[in-house]
Amino acid sequence: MKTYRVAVLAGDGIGPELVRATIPILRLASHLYGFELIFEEALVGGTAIEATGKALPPETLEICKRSQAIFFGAVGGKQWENLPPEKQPERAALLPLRKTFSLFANIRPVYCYPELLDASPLKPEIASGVDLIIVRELTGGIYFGQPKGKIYTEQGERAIDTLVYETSEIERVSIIAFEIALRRKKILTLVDKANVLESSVLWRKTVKEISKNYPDVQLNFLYVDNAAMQMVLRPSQFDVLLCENLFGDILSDEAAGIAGSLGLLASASIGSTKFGLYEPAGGSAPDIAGKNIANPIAQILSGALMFEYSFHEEAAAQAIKTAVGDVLKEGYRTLDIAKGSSRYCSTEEFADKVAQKLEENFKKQK
Ligand SMILES: NC(=O)c1ccc[n+]([C@@H]2O[C@H](COP(=O)([O-])OP(=O)(O)OC[C@H]3O[C@@H](n4cnc5c(N)ncnc54)[C@H](O)[C@@H]3O)[C@@H](O)[C@H]2O)c1
Ligand SMILES: CC(C)[C@H](C(=O)O)[C@@H](O)C(=O)O
Ligand SMILES: [Mg+2]
Repeated sequence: MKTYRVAVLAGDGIGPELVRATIPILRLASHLYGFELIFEEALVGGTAIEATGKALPPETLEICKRSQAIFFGAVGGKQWENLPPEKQPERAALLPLRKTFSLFANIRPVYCYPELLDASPLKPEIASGVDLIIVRELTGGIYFGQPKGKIYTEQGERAIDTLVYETSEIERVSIIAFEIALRRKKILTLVDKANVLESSVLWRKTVKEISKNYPDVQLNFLYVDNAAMQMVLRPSQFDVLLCENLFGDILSDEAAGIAGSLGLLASASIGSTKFGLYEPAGGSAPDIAGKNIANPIAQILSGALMFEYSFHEEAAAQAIKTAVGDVLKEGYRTLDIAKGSSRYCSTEEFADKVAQKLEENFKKQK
């Protein structure tokens, strides 16, 4: 039987409760669709700092290296905000993981479920039909550019971040975005700030060059400020949005808000091999952690993305997506997306419903 090893890094805040609720669904899907998953848990983030003094302990990195994918919860929280920046969970664990494994493309699908139109802050006719993918460059730009840091000058402290992109970094993520667009509505929008930023001028030039290999994909350009506005004005116009690192970070949270909750936004971080890191786009949500109320959909759908991108188990991935949609159709909702007539569910209850539906749908198919 095909076997895949998965490093499970649950992390902080809502990470552990979401991962705990999701693993049985992934296990069940693997049984139903005929493959085996070997999960190996490892410490990461603030939890790892407490236990070992390091946000990304060497043992964790070892476990990741002998796996085919990382299934990640979230890291960070108030307890660790006063540590030196380079020791904090986000900068000492998550960013190094992305960089170490060269996971340069972050794929964030945003879909407004028809059943959830009442959860969107937008009018139903505006949110309806939103089905887009943000492809975010993940290992370059202002997150990683050098020089970076703090120096003391006669005027006081000076903080420096550098926005830098090499042509090759733009090319490789653009190819992934064009390939995704080819399988969809074939509209690719590059989001940039080419009226101000030199790096954006290079993005435009490079993406135009790459587009010559994809004559069937319509290429559009949009300045990021306009893109942020278009996202609330007419979000259904978008198919694939290609963004540099920071723009993609910001626009994806905005897009999740349109769908109704950050708890809906899954993500796949991939590179040029099958290895990937799969995590909700949202964070550790300290405001709701430990209450069994967080929405597990982003975590569950991140599992489906792992099946799709790292294992090429498309049928299992699709079955999970369908099961989530079916549970929503039956009216079940976690608190973040619940409205008057919803059947309110805890994190665990919602995940259990997805597992039941997965099994039920599988039996019906046979
Ligand atoms: N990938 C990651 O590990 C990651 C991503 C983003 C933020 N963070 C970290 O998380 C911490 C908190 O950051 P923040 O509050 O700005 O962002 P956040 O994404 O944790 O939360 C923002 C808002 O969205 C809500 N939310 C997020 N996920 C949800 C879910 N599954 N169900 C229901 N509601 C959900 C939260 O309750 C909160 O109101 C910080 O330390 C931040 O650095 C980590
Ligand atoms: C936690 C943080 C470093 C991270 C990012 O900015 O990439 C998060 O916001 C995300 O969107 O994955
Ligand atoms: Mg973010």
